[in-house]
Amino acid sequence: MNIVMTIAGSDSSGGAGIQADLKTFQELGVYGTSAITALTAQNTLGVSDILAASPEFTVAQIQAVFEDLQVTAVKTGMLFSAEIIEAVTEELQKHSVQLVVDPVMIAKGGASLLQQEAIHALKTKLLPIATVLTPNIPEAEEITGIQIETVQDIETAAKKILALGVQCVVMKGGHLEGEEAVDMVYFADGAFFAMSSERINTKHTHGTGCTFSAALTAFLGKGYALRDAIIEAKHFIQAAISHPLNIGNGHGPTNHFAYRKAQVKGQVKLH
Ligand SMILES: Nc1ncnc2c1ncn2[C@@H]1O[C@H](COP(=O)(O)OP(=O)(O)O)[C@@H](O)[C@H]1O
Ligand SMILES: Cc1ncc(COP(=O)(O)O)c(N)n1
Repeated sequence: MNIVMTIAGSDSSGGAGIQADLKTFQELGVYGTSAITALTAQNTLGVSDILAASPEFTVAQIQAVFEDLQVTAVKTGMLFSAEIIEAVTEELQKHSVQLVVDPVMIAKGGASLLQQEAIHALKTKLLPIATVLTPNIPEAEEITGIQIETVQDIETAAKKILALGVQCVVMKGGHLEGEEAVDMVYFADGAFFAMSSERINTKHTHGTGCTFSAALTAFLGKGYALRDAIIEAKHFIQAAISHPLNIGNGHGPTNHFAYRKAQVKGQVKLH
């Protein structure tokens, strides 16, 4: 059995965070474990409260799992504070795992899920040990200090992120405009490719980033090569966004069931 882990915040409405990750793992046939960094009181309209776990308790959860189970791939989502980032990094350094870092900063409703002063710890501690970073455009801007408006800006920002020590960066284009949702993928060795899919006109995008990075982690856990895992994760999120569940009054969740039923072949073009 392939065992993976998510280190992230709980979303009480089930569309993002730990819940989205575990649903994605389940759908992709890997065994999901978790370490919860924070509880959020949240629904499709926004976040109303946050209760963070202590760094010690976050690490205790990771240790309990690793002492007993052979985890091969890990993702991080909402990490909330510099203290949690530092503690998680120190613990993960002891293990040989593939690490997907989704630098969750702001929920779709505008709530801050990462304290401003934690960005430095993310850049200097966690990124150097990550296999792949999956920022959306505002997150890439925050990490690099570059205002992203053009494809050239995306490339400049990606190179600045690679210089922090991560092996690969997926610059997610969900926040850009245009008929296609384009993600650009840069590797430390200079390799590059872009993936595009039809942009779905929907407000139900709660948890898209969590779901994409969880799918990527699941495929890595199943032994896919990094490039193939990224492409298959894009198929997973495209299916999940294309078949909305239409629940909630705000930004509803994506559909984690869709990938196994939908025709995903040909939905993602590579460039
Ligand atoms: N409306 C959409 N139609 C199709 N794909 C989308 C859409 N919105 C986001 N995506 C895809 O979902 C994934 C997550 O992207 P994004 O929404 O930018 O992340 P985040 O949730 O972190 O803000 C990316 O692969 C992106 O291309
Ligand atoms: C606990 C938690 N983690 C992450 C997100 C971000 O969600 P998205 O994937 O839409 O950026 C969220 N809203 N809540």
